[in-house]
Amino acid sequence: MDPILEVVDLQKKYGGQTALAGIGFSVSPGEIISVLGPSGCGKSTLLQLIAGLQQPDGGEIRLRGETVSSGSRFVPPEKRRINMVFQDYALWPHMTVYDNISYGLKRKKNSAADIKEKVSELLAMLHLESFAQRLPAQLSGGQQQRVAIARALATEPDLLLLDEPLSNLDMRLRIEMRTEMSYLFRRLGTTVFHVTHDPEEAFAMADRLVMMRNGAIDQIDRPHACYRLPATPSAASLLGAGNRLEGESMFEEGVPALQIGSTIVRGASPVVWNNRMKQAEALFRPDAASWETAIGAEADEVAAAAESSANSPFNRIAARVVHSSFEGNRWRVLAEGAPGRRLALFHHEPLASGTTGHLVVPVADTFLYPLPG
Ligand SMILES: Nc1ncnc2c1ncn2[C@@H]1O[C@H](COP(=O)(O)OP(=O)(O)OP(=O)(O)O)[C@@H](O)[C@H]1O
Repeated sequence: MDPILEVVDLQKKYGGQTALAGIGFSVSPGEIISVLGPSGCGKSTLLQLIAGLQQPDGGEIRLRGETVSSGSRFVPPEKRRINMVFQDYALWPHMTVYDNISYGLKRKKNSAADIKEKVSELLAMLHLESFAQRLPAQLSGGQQQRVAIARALATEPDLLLLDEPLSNLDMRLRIEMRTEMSYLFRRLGTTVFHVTHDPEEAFAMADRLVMMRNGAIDQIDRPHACYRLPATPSAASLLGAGNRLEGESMFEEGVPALQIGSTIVRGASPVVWNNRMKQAEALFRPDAASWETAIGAEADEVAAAAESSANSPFNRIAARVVHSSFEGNRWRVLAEGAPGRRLALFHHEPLASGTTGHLVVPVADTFLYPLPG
């Protein structure tokens, strides 16, 4: 199927600062793409270039095969058949919900009967029937957000752009809305380009993730694939791998590993491991780690033997508990691996400060990356 959107070597600078450093990808009809990246990585700039709210310094944007932005051509936003839902919804405050949703259809000179049918359908779909005659100020944040989506869908755009659409909602509503949106867009077959800094929102919505950093793309893949093996340390920490250890790069029985003192940490790496690498880092999620308390010298010997076993599917990292804090259904435990090296894990009960033991982390959930130099 021909792509709806093609972005080719797109570049944008603000003064001397690079916001986009030559990025490219394409989006198929009906696909939901979520762009995920830390603040300042260029997400909003990318969205604005696609919408036509800004012009690129280099590269090209094509919609349905037609060039809409390039060095020699620029199609204005209103001619791109794209709609956008902004962070603050940008509803017209003096218009009712009904008028907000029908506005684009009226401008397109649809018949009154067609408009009524279409708006009624959208009101029903987004559970807004009883609010049709209200003004935006008389609605909750979640209701306003649904009106913004209904308005954006009314004119059946080729591409819907969503800029952090849930960031103004409370957590419960965010979880509810991301599931509803994911369902709605798939049911309608809407092609969506969605920007967020919230990994869970991206996971819930996306067919494919675009992981960005410093104006460049680190990884484009299905959410599950990015989660299983993030392509870069930045992608890994963005996807929750907040525990980090540094050591010397090595192989352990042919498996990529790093050595930290007497501890060997094996893992999976998206990079082809080789003997020329010197230093490396290991990242893993707190959720991937479980805890084993050391009980006496005998247990320590067994543990040490297990630790050195190259065939075990687990890494065992000696640590001492620093603090446990309650999180509702579990406890977050802070432990110290080596002096000054804090590691987090979750446990079903609190662990007393000073308890010694091991973090047990599956090798498959330990991500290894070489350090430069
Ligand atoms: N109008 C502007 N003038 C100068 N620099 C800008 C302008 N807009 C963005 N930038 C810079 O370009 C880079 C990318 O900004 P952008 O807003 O695209 O990032 P973002 O990923 O959307 O960030 P956030 O998640 O915080 O919204 C940042 O370093 C930012 O400071």
